[in-house]
Amino acid sequence: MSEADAETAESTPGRTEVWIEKYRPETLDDIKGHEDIIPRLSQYVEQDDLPHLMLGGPAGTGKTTASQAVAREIYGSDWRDNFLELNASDQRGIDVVRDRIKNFARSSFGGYDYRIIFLDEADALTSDAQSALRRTMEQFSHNTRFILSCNYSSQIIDPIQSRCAVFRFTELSESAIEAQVREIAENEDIDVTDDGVDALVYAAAGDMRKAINGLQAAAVMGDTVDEESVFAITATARPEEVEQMVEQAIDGDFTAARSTLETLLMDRGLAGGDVIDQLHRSAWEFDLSEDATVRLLERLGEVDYRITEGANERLQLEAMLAALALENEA
Ligand SMILES: Nc1ncnc2c1ncn2[C@@H]1O[C@H](COP(=O)(O)OP(=O)(O)OP(=O)(O)O)[C@@H](O)[C@H]1O
Repeated sequence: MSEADAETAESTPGRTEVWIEKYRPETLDDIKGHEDIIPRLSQYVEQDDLPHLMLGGPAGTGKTTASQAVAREIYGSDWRDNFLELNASDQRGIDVVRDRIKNFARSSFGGYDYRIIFLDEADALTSDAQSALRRTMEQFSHNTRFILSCNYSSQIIDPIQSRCAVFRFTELSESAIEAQVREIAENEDIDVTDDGVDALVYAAAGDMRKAINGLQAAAVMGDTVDEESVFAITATARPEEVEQMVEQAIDGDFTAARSTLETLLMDRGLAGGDVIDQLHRSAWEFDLSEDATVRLLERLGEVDYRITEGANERLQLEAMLAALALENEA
């Protein structure tokens, strides 16, 4: 369980079970979305011919889930004995990871030709550590299959990539997230309004873990999950509020835009990076001329870069709004 998942478990009084675990699909067929990937994974299982895999893509899209489902389908109820889950960024270092891989690959096999090692966050390894991992993969490839999971596949060295079948998980579609949210709500007997579902899908931005955690957290707040409770719990602003802030700036009313920004940061609890993300996602949906949208995106790019480099978030966002307001006067 990740830290974020554990947090949700703790902050969910009376409901000890974490829904992302309770509703983690057990079979490949139950995984939502990824229609281009799932049949190919199923084929490996059917043909009993699993190569090393590299699963790249954003958080909460099903990389771990798909890997566990492959193991369940290959080993049935023995899957836990034949599937080792490790985190590559284990703070104790790559040597500990390698020792665990070696012990697992050397211990006795319950009648299977190979076991699976799932290595999460493989992109957190330095290239030297990846070279060491590559040698370990070669050493045990006769009886071990590796599944490497990473957010950025470009961070994985070529000699590892070339030994793996590479799959790129994308952000999940709105319909995939909606389907899972509705399924869980029905199972848990939770009343979710249509605008509540839309808000969960919006706040999740393609991340199923976020959607499910949002649903569980909002469900604790009351009998009905609606737009209001979702936006309150997920530190997400309503798209209209973000749009309003940009429009106020573009209309030259810097004071109003600044005050809307203040509301987003203080009342809604958004971080500067969240505001940038939301602006970026919605930029083309605002009622702005193409020229104004292009200028907004240009400024967003700059601010995003500066914030990533450690600049003061609020100052950068205010400067962006000021620049948009000044353009109106020019
Ligand atoms: N495609 C999906 N269909 C149904 N549920 C999903 C899907 N993807 C994720 N989930 C849900 O979200 C939870 C987290 O997903 P998972 O651990 O597979 O993400 P991940 O891609 O491995 O993320 P990370 O990169 O953070 O490790 C799962 O327990 C499951 O409940």
